[in-house]
Amino acid sequence: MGIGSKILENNIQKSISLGFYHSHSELRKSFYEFFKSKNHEILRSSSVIPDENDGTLLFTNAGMNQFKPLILSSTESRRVANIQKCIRAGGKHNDLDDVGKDLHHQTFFEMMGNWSFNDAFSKEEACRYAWEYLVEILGINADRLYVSYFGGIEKLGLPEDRECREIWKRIGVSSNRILPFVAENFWEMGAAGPCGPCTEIHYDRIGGRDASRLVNIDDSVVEIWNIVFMSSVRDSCGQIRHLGKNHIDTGMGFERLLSVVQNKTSNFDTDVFTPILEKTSELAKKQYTGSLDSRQDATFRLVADHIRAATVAISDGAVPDGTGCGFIVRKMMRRAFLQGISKLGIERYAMSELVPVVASTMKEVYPEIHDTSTHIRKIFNDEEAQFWKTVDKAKKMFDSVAAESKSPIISGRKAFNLFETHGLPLAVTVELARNIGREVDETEFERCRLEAQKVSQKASQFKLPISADDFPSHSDKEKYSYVFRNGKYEFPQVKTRILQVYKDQQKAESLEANDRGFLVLEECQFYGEQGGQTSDTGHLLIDGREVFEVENAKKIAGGAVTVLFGRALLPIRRDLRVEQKLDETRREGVMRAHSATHLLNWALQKLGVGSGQKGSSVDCDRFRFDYSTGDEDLSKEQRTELLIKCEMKMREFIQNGGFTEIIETSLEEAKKIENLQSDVKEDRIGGASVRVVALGSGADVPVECCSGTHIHDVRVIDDVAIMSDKSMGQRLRRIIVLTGKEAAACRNYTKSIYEDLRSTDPKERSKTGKNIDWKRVPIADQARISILLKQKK
Ligand SMILES: Nc1ncnc2c1ncn2[C@@H]1O[C@H](COP(=O)(O)OP(=O)(O)OP(=O)(O)O)[C@@H](O)[C@H]1O
Ligand SMILES: [Zn+2]
Repeated sequence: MGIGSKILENNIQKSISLGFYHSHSELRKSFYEFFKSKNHEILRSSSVIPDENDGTLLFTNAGMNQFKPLILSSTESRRVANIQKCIRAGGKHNDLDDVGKDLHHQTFFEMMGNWSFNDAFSKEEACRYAWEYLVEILGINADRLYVSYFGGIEKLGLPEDRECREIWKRIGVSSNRILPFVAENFWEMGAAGPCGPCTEIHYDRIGGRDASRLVNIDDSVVEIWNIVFMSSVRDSCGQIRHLGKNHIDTGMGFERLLSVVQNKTSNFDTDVFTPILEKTSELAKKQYTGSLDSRQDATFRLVADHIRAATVAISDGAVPDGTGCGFIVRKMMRRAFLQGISKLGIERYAMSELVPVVASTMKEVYPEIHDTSTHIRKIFNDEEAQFWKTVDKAKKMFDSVAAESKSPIISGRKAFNLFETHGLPLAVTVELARNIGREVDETEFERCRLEAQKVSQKASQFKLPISADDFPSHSDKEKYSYVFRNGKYEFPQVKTRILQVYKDQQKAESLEANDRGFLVLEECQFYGEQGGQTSDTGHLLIDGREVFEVENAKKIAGGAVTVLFGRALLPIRRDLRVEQKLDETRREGVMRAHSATHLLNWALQKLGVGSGQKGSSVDCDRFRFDYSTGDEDLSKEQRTELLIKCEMKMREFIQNGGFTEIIETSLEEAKKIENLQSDVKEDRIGGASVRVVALGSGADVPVECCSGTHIHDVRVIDDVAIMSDKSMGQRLRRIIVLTGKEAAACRNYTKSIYEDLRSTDPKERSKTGKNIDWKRVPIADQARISILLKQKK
């Protein structure tokens, strides 16, 4: 043990007996002293804004970032330690949305780390240092610590890290606290690049129990230190091979460790946060109570975190604006302004008072924040002024919209218009509405947003010079890979390669963050618009981080190639390996609606309505069905009667349940299927083969050729509601149907109308009638409610 740590040890022995309290600056010091005593060079934190030439990151997000060149090119053996400022809010990084909700994630945090470059120390030494620092130097109770190690992935030829397990045993950790994990314990810098197994140290915040089953599961056991053994590299084809040298990269959350040594159960209860939260409480004239369950406390945490992160980012040179990291800084600031005012009652322009408080909590380590805090406050006030200017201008528009109708619900379309034409965020509209005792139809808002998105996509036409021969290895078969397990659908996040990138309708090597463009993947999991079914949306991920937002998927080159259209969130390029994450809620809603479309087609035929399907458009839990009326000449009442019967028939079919069967067969065989309803030609899946989909149980069921994605059991559709049936001219009619959640929502709305009517004097009913939003009432109920409204007694 070196001299530094000896001194510290003595101090700590003394301090423990004196009930000593480790302030954040003492903790920093102890870390540096300890690693100095282990012959590490101590380096300063680099900026949270990465070098301009590192186009892969919006913010520094790990201690490792500044050492990338050392790993990739240097052969010099070095031991290094530092405490690095990190922000994990880049692109659409998950931590931005976690903040506030739990007690151990921030957007800005500091990462304590030490490194071995080119075999400067061994795996065993790395583990021993970590253990010694936590247990011997800081005096953390070893009975509260658990370690995890890499359990191996046979399929990829990656063996279990037994060496690591044995090291922990030799250190004295008992076997039942050394736990194997797979996904959590294999670290990769990116889709390609250095990688390797890791070992993590977890701390049980409660203690006095066996918490081994809670590791990586329950938030009461937090990961504090991650030690990565970087000895391999993954190439762009996904192959893993040995680097030829060993590096070790370790990272520990400073605020998490601080909460442990200060014996707090939350990062937000440590002395880097309490002054900020106290000041926020003062501004809000409300108390922060540190509770995990209180929404108000979650808002307190969010505000404190976002103001702190924005302050640090601005001091490192970020400017709130419309692109890159400036966009994220603006987003964090505006979110804090809005939530601070609407949920905590903080006054306008008071928020910048938090800046000097944040600066004071970091004055010793980052004096530059303190020195520039006046300038940072000014940026805060300017940004806030600009924000309220937009909001206030839009508020006038809101007032006139609100005056147009007396309905307690403000239409989502109107709210969307306010957003689109006046930049009024939905959250503000909701807040303004609440102030006058009204609500906003947020579901409709979302629908309008998606519609608008589609229109803008249409404008950017798919005119790509692509032929099927360009991509012999491309396939979209993965769109069918999903299973129903434990009561829900699971979509594997299929890993694949980017075959080609297009920008401005032309081949390109890469996309920068915020660029719009097209991609072709090797094994595409996204459903490209086909057979009336809308396309999937979602994200592409690298290393768990969202790098590309898929707004639309389209089949081109005669259906042979699926292209993804969207926006890069982080820089991406050809040949990278990405994981695919569908918007699963949307996909499930589309699957329910698609299966229900087949069901409607079948039911109409059974009841003799119309003479066949003419087209359909299937969306999330809603679809449009066009059919030809032939020569029939039904009265409105007769038609309504039939449609009510049709809905009943569908609902009964759904309640009976039954598994979906799908076969792929030849065109010739498919033509022989007797009760086939659709035109065989329509939904070919390449070559001569077709997909035949049969729903439900029994002999009399819907059978169609279809390349769409379907639910595994009709019961999952849950409910269907026929909303309208209109003439489209030229012997064509259009039916709109809702399924699943959308159907449930309109049933609830309808129920409330019945309740209203029942409790209203018949003479007064016409008033209620005026407020009914008929578009949200199913056809069957429209008829009944009209009768109720006409009743005089
Ligand atoms: N958002 C965050 N806020 C505070 N500390 C963090 C955050 N993200 C990571 N850390 C800390 O940094 C350490 C190393 O980072 P690493 O990338 O291994 O974390 P992680 O696996 O993303 O953590 P978690 O799964 O808890 O989000 C973690 O062990 C943790 O102590
Ligand atoms: Zn179909």
